Amino acid sequence: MESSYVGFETLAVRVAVPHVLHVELNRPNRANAMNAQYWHEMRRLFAAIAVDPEVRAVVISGAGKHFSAGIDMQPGQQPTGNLLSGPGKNSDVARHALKLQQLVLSMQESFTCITRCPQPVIAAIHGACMGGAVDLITACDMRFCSDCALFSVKEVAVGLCADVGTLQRLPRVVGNQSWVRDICYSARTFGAAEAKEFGLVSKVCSGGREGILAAAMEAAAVIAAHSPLAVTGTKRSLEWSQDHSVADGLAHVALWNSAALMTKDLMIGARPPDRRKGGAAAEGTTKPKRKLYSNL
Ligand SMILES: CC/C=C\C=C\CC(=O)SCCNC(=O)CCNC(=O)[C@H](O)C(C)(C)COP(=O)(O)OP(=O)(O)OC[C@H]1O[C@@H](n2cnc3c(N)ncnc32)[C@H](O)[C@@H]1OP(=O)(O)O
Repeated sequence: MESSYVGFETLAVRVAVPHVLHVELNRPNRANAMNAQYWHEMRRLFAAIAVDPEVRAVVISGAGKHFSAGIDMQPGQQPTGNLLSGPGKNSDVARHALKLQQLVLSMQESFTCITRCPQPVIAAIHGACMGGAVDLITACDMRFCSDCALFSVKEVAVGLCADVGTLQRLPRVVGNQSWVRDICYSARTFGAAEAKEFGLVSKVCSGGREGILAAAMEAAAVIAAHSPLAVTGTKRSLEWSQDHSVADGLAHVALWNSAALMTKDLMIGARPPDRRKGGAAAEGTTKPKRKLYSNL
């Protein structure tokens, strides 16, 4: 295990199956609410993941009863400090607003680092997933939830306009402005069935926390068995194409593949497993060995 993955207080990080990193939101006594330390640790963790060639997929889940209750609402738990009380006598509105803007931008980065990291990230959601937790999952590549999951874009109910990703990413994820506006303006709580119906999650599983984690790990292991170069190229192309025209997206992927088509990953991918050197099924078994791609 990389030394970059130790020393976190709000996150537990472990290698779950080969090449799959399990990131657990780890404040179960506070329903995994996001405190000042959390925002900082997410950025630090994903900076390390982004440059770790061993990691090919990431699963994010919550310890304990809930995925996450969103922002920590207890006094003194946010990086805002006393900024919310406005400029004191030694500052002015513009300078003070600039500090707050910089702070919000840095908190946004704590989720944008997920969309930017080269490896796919799967959210495995059980129990409550509220406010900031919805910002988090909409930054992930895939979302699976347990049939006991409860969601709420809760910000307006606590006097806030959501500002760390939900309003920008959720409409793209689900492609239904009417439903997005319904859940964002009302802040109502909805369950797994509705989340699946509108495309917020792509899979609903029984079995609570363990059930959803197993499903996410299985999906992550499938991803990790593929060429990491092909997978990261696919993520890049999907991300780029979201913000650009079809023509720009096609030009972008043509440029990517002008290099990527020359890798030996294509040869490995095209060969049936049992005809590859070292790829035959072990004696007495029928299961072929995994195709062995180099790390990034
Ligand atoms: C720049 C701004 C960036 C981001 C902004 C994001 C905005 C938001 O995130 S808005 C959403 C805020 N969250 C909430 O309103 C959720 C509040 N919590 C609940 O509704 C419930 O606690 C629950 C999540 C549904 C769980 O209910 P239950 O299973 O009954 O457990 P509890 O006993 O209520 O909670 C256990 C324990 O956790 C504490 N806790 C829960 N949520 C938070 C929270 N958001 N912040 C801090 N602490 C929280 C709760 O107080 C309990 O603690 P005890 O010490 O055991 O009382």
